[in-house]
Amino acid sequence: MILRAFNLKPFLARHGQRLFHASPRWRATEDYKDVILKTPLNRVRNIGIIAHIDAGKTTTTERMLYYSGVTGRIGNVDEGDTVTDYMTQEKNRGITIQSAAVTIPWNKHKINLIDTPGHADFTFEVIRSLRVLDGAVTILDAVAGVEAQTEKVWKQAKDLAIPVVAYVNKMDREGAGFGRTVKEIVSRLGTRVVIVNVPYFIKDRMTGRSIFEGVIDVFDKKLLLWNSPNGASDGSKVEVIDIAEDSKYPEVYQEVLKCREAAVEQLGEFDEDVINSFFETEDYMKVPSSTLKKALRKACIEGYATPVLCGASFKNIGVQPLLDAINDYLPSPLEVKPPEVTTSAIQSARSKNKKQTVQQDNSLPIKVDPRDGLVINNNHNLMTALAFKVISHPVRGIMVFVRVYSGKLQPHSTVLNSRTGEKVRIGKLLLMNADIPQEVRHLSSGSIGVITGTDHIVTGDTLVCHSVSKNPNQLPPKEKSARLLPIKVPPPVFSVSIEPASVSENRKLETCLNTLLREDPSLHLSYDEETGQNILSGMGELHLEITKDRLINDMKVNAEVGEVRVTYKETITSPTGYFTGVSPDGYEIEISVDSFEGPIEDLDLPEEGVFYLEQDDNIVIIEPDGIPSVVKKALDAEIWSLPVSYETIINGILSGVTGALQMGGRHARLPLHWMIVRVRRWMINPEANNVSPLIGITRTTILDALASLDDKTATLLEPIMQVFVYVSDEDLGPVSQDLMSARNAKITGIEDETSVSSSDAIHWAKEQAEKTYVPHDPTLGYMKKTHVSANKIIKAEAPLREMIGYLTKLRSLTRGRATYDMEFVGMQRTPPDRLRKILEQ
Ligand SMILES: Nc1nc2c(ncn2[C@@H]2O[C@H](COP(=O)(O)OP(=O)(O)OP(=O)(O)O)[C@@H](O)[C@H]2O)c(=O)[nH]1
Repeated sequence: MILRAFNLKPFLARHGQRLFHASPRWRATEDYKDVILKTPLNRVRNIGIIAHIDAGKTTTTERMLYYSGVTGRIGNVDEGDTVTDYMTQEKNRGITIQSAAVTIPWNKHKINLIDTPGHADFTFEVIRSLRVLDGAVTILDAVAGVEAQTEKVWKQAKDLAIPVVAYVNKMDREGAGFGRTVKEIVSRLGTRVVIVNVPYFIKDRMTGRSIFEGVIDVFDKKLLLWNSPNGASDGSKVEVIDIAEDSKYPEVYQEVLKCREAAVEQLGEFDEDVINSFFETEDYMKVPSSTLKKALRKACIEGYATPVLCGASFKNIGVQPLLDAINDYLPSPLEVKPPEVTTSAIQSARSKNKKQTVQQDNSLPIKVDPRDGLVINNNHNLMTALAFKVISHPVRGIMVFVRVYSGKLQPHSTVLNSRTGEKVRIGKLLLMNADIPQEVRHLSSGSIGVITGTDHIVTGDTLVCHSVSKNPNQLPPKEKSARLLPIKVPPPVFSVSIEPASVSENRKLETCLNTLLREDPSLHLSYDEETGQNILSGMGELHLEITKDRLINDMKVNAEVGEVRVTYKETITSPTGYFTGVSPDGYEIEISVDSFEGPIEDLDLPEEGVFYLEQDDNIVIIEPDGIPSVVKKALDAEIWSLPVSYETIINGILSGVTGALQMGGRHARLPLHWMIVRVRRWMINPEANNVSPLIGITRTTILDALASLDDKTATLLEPIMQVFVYVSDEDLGPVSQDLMSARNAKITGIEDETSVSSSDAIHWAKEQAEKTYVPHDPTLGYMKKTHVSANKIIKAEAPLREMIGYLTKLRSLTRGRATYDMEFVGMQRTPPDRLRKILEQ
């Protein structure tokens, strides 16, 4: 039966022992440690909570920690004392900025849960968390329904084939609509749904309003009440009432019947057992709960349908069934697809179209078994772990968060960083509960933990080792180069200048900036030669504001930070001819430079020798015919005979290209973007043991080629945003007018909010939403008549620069009634008249 948590209280009484000291309300014991370490992999859930800002992620996580017995008191976001929002900036602002991991024991399962930020500026935090998770809970605000960021994180989860459970929160709020939100989940997120529980309201005798009191469990046919006279205000006690036809809740019985009918119909199309079971009695109420749960688990994991639950976490209602649903419907690490591991020899410059490297045969993906790390079709035991986050802790030093995908990671062992080829000595291994560490004897496959004691790992690195001998040297070359899919960093769109207040402060500023950059790969640092300033770029105004806050208030750096500005890039509009660079010590290179526009996937690129430089979206083509014969011979031979490796040579050329393109374009010395550098021919000194001269001539030859171009062939690229403005009918005219005239926006559509409004909405979703059964929403009836709802969505594309300060303008145009969201869609070449305007300013 549901709601039987792994109860820590008896253990606490027995041991009275505290494992953790950092949080006064932390109450886990040695038995908790047992749950953490000994739970078998099939009962582990690696889960993220993803949602639009303020949907209630942190509030829900707090209740999960409390009901599972991990904490002794419920923290409150609005009072800044939650477990997961432990950074000063999070406490002060009441928002989540960085993802925090907590481990929750529930019903003999171990839930590793990551609370992610909702604000669009911290999307990278969500992306990197999703990469290491096996499932997710999407929280929705029952009043707001599906919001822009919900669609975004949903898409991110689906792109990674992560199964999702939906939780409609804030059912206690005026205007909450469970049925309406479920319809939106179907129509806007494009998924089938199966309702696991529905809200239960009682009528307030005085006001006649419906008060949210509990949920009706559709599969187990129970009514769960939290605020009943027998209940406790902290929500830890739940009154469970059986629902039968003759019980005193006939309306609840009818609701269960309708929802079960819908569930049997939906799941019956997916799983024969459900249909067979139904035909045995032809009674929807008699299909066993276990049959429905089993089918829904499979349907959820395979992405066929989304289980939907509801609650009001702040009122302590509905959280325990959500924990049950995580165990019941989301996969263990054993049930997800084995991680795909590429083994291309040259990984630092990945090609987007996967045709890439010169060593074609070596770039085939391999698959590892998550149980023992056995490389499928090859008898090697491979430990693979992905570093997805790096932080600098004032006491513990550098902490690298990893997810182990196969084999076992041991403390104080040596592993190989397959990006650099370097051996890395590992210190201690920790499991983290928000900011509270716990040292462990190993991290096994499926675990998420922390490595200490090394600064040779960055976000996205793969660590490999022989899982049995624990010696990376025992791995064959292919496994040594194994890399899990790296984490793509979105491009920064805003920047600020940073200068030390005095020369003596320079060093400290540099060290602290390096720390921040290491922690957050979505921050970029460049140097403006003309002004002599450091330029820090990030994902948004809030992102940079928080970084500044950390630098100045936490790290106590005395620095001057400029105004937030939009980040531009430069590019060229016509190609150069071929240029040759020669060095006196036997190196040579022949290069031309061109640019491209549009998705890389659409380009007609050669089959081999294509490298993608991710940071600025540039491409390098090293023509295979241009490989010098001495290198060709070495490549063909069984044993490599040159003093430097092939990877080092290629990486040398690539770093020369990167250096030149980073030095910037004509107009503002900004990094060059969307460039194609073709290397027709090159030569190395076969006896030399370094490639510095090759890097040097590559850089200078590209600069010579660029210098040969006319000023008119250089232009700026500016960030373009997809904008969604939510307005009422009466504000539609002035808002559209302002977008087009004052903001240079291109309106791409105006839609009814009630219709299928997502850009990728499909006919199927519309039809599916129409036929999906949802319960009646009693709370919508008494919505204030004066409330002007935003019933239209204006979709537009606008330059980011014109959207700065838009909220104030929008509010004044609509008397505060409209809202908007925007997300980065890409960079765009600026037309000549706009280029002039931007340069002048
Ligand atoms: N009425 C009501 N308010 C809620 C409920 N859950 C959360 N809230 C409130 O909603 C606000 C946002 O809650 P959070 O838990 O911080 O939301 P979040 O999704 O973690 O927010 P970010 O991490 O900043 O994106 C807070 O003021 C909560 O008290 C609920 O069930 N009912």
